[in-house]
Amino acid sequence: MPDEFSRIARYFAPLAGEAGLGLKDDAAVLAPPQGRELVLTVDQMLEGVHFLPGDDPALIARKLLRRNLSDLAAMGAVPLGYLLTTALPAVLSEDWLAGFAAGLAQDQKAFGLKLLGGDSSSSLHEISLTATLLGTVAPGAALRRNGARAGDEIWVTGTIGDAVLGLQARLGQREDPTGFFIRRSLLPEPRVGLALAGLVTAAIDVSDGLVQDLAHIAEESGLGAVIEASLVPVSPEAAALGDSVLQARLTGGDDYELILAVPPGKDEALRAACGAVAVTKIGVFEPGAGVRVCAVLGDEIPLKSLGWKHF
Ligand SMILES: Nc1ncnc2c1ncn2[C@@H]1O[C@H](COP(=O)(O)OP(=O)(O)O)[C@@H](O)[C@H]1O
Ligand SMILES: Cc1ncc(C[n+]2csc(CCOP(=O)(O)OP(=O)(O)O)c2C)c(N)n1
Ligand SMILES: [Mg+2]
Ligand SMILES: [Mg+2]
Ligand SMILES: [Mg+2]
Repeated sequence: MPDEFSRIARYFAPLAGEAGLGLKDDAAVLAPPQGRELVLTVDQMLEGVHFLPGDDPALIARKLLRRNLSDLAAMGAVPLGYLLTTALPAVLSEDWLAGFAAGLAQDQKAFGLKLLGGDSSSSLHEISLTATLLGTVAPGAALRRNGARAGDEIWVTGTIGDAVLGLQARLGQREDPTGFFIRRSLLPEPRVGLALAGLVTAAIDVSDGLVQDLAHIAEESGLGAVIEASLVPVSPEAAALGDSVLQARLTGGDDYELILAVPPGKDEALRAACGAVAVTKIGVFEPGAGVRVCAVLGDEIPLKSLGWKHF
């Protein structure tokens, strides 16, 4: 593994935008786009916690950016740039670093981001990676968790629960003959670029699990929420596994889909705003507190957990 300064010069400087000053100065200098508000978010990826030892470094890099892009999407923000922090064990090969940088290059191009700077240090054991993303929104247009109103409908993008099944497959706990679940677990699709401002009253992305993340909107909005389990969008691959995986799908997390609160009667406008991204109505916000998950006949389904929580 090349030393700190060689790593920066060889692998990270080529990823930097103008504001990164070639990664040769003490900090980046960025002129925010005129008349826009900045949106800032940071998420970590730790070996053993967010990915497995030996995972493809390009996919780790892309998921690192995508998990953060998903938070920008949840705020309705457009990506601008990012800072990168790495703590790498000395035993890691230069090939690992080359793969990691290639993954960053691929997705920063795909999502319109440039590297602004970061920090490099060594780690005694596990790999630790952190990306801080900057994005922008029109003033006052950020989508918040606290704007839902009683009667607003609960919508979600894409399908829910594939990634947790992929993690189970990677841990040898289930079959994944086509590799679909594993792909969904390693490479989420952040829902950036949807024209949601003025249409949705609250939003969050699903990192910890559908139920737990929905509970954050409910709590911040001072409401309860009820969803119908059978309406939660399911991929054909997960549907084939039936109800035995329902709880895992609703609480497993790593989906990086959006939960949206939408006033009733906006179905057409919402579908138009989401274009090629599928959106599905799964429930409604109601006066009260907490999230209820109901089966077809209206009986409440007790859940063993609501979602992922770090200790
Ligand atoms: N260590 C921390 N210091 C300051 N703020 C934090 C810390 N950890 C989380 N937060 C903030 O708490 C809120 C919830 O964090 P988190 O659950 O990680 O959100 P998300 O799932 O969207 O990444 C966010 O606003 C985040 O910025
Ligand atoms: C090796 C491995 N074990 C477990 C998981 C599942 N997992 C780890 S953290 C997490 C929740 C999301 O991560 P977190 O750090 O809470 O991100 P945030 O909620 O801040 O976006 C999930 C579902 C995983 N992706 N990889
Ligand atoms: Mg976070
Ligand atoms: Mg989030
Ligand atoms: Mg979390």
